[in-house]
Amino acid sequence: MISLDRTCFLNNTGISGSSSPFSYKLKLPPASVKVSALGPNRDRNNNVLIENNNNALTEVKEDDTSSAADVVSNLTVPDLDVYYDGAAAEEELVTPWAVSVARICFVFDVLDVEYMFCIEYWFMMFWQQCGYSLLRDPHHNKGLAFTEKERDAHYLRGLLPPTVISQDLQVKKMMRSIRQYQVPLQKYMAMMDLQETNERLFYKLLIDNVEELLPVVYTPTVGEACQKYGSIFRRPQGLFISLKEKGKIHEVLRNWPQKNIQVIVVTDGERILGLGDLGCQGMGIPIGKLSLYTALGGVRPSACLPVTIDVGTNNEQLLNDEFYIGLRQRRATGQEYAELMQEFMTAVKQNYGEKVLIQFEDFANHNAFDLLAKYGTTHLVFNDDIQGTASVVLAGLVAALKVVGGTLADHRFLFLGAGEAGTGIAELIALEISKQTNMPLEEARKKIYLVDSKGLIVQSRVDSLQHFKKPWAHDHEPIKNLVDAVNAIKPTVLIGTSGVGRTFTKDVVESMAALNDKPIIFSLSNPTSQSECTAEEAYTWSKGRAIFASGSPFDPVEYEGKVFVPGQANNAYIFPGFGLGLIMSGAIRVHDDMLLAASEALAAQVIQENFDKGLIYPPFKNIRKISAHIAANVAAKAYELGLATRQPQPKDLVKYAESCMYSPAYRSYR
Ligand SMILES: O=C([O-])CC(=O)C(=O)O
Ligand SMILES: [Mg+2]
Repeated sequence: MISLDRTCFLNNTGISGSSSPFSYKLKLPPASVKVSALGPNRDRNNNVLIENNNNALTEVKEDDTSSAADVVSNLTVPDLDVYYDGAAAEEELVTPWAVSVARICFVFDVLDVEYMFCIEYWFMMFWQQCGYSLLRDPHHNKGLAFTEKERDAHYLRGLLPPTVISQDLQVKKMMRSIRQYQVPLQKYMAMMDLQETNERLFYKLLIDNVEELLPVVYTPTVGEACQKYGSIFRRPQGLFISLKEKGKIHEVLRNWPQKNIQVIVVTDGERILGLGDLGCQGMGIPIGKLSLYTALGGVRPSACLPVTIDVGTNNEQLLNDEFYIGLRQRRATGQEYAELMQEFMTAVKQNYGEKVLIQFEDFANHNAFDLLAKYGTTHLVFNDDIQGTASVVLAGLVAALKVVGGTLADHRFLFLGAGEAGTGIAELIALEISKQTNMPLEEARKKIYLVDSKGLIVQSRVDSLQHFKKPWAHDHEPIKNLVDAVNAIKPTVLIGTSGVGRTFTKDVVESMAALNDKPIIFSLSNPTSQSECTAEEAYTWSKGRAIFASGSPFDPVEYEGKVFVPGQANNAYIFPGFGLGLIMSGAIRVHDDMLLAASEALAAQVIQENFDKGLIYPPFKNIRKISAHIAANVAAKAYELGLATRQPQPKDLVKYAESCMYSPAYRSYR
């Protein structure tokens, strides 16, 4: 008899257990055989490039049959990008081909005797893109930068005009064309078109001009893009998972062309920046965040997956908009919502293994905290709005202490806004104070007050408070408005995370300035329209004394002959390096101490020259170096906590982080 205990695997490589007439048991290939790329994994000097790859080849032990899903990801035909994105990789790209080996053992039961034989499969994958389709493949297209030799070898003759130009000249030309657009949304659309036609040029542009283009592909313009997504929609980007896909999410993930995913940014669109419920049109956010993962953190684009979960929207305007791209129904909640999320989280782990990072982005408060708590113990999850924002703000405060003096414990903090960002930041500050002083966490929390839409959060309100606000209900008389709270609490630091613009009024800023020689004021809500005050207001109303930072960028301000450069306290400083640190160490869980490690690394990058300009963050133009330091600190913490699986630990983690980073330079094709 042929036994039928089939373990279906190798789907990713094109061999499917279900189509085989035989059943087979999976026996893993010995470590020495593993799946290995025989051709492209060496550079010109015959150095093995696999060393630069952090995740693709996971050691598998012989006879380890524990997880079919892990096995599948281990046996995936290696993605060539993996080998060539490391800094050590030579420009020369061999023709895209790879050979993989796997061993499959067939088991037969014949008259109760079990026979087993093994076959070593060698698969050869040829996917030579050529001619017209090569020009239309954004991952390989180089436009006019294809060389004469490449035009001959890849059937491009006649499909391009005769001139051959360098990537640098392409960058110059694209920048000139983008600068000609007056309307930010047009710049955004031009950048998205570029991403969809020539990915490497897109990233080269973004990396080389990060300070100019960040406000285009990210806040504030991405906010407007999400609001108008239906009207500007040209080509789908990212993966849309709606209630219609319930029960099929596993297959939907398989429709995505890339198999070797390392980071997913997922939103359900309910709280897009400070703009509220934008439903399915929130897709702009995961796309923007993942562009930054690549440009700022060096995670290769093919390892990034943007996802929007569409359970409907409560935004009437969108529901009545004929161009709306999402499900035309009110939001599913409760069990229906939880089941879809559960199916998604399970399918992600099945498809991509234990080490895929899932970043929750712009979920509404009522889901964000619960999802983080629920999946924090089973998945590698990170909530950017709670944890990323907390880490970047703590870094800014630590740096600001060098200007204002004292320790964190010497300061008093007042927040306007008690949602994800507000309570997330407050908790991380309290944790750091408690670590620095050995003070119990509850004591440390008493230095921090929060105001929400109903006024100061105090003990008398505790029964009616949402669970994430309860730790902040201190003994204090109720206070209704912010300016009275400032005068009663006398904070040294005022932080806005309310999502409501212009709430730091002249009275509020003047009160902060009357109480403090150097008031620290952060207006964190995004995009610019929702910022609690502008940079100009903060500097003018405080008579040039405020130490100011904002979530969305503001231009430098001149006040009484002095130029002040406002810092951008945006989680974009943190998540790309943080994610890289998790990936390169093979971390399996996120721990709060890693957030502190990221803050510490970021604060250490602020130098005197920055302080002299009023900055408490380093400029974004050095972001890749900054991300490498953050990644190294996070990875070191992962090793220290025993949460890292990539062994042995690299000796120099900063160098290792740099060597892992994607380079947007073109490769040459043979
Ligand atoms: O996206 C940004 O600019 C920062 C952020 O996470 C938010 O405001 O939700
Ligand atoms: Mg966000």
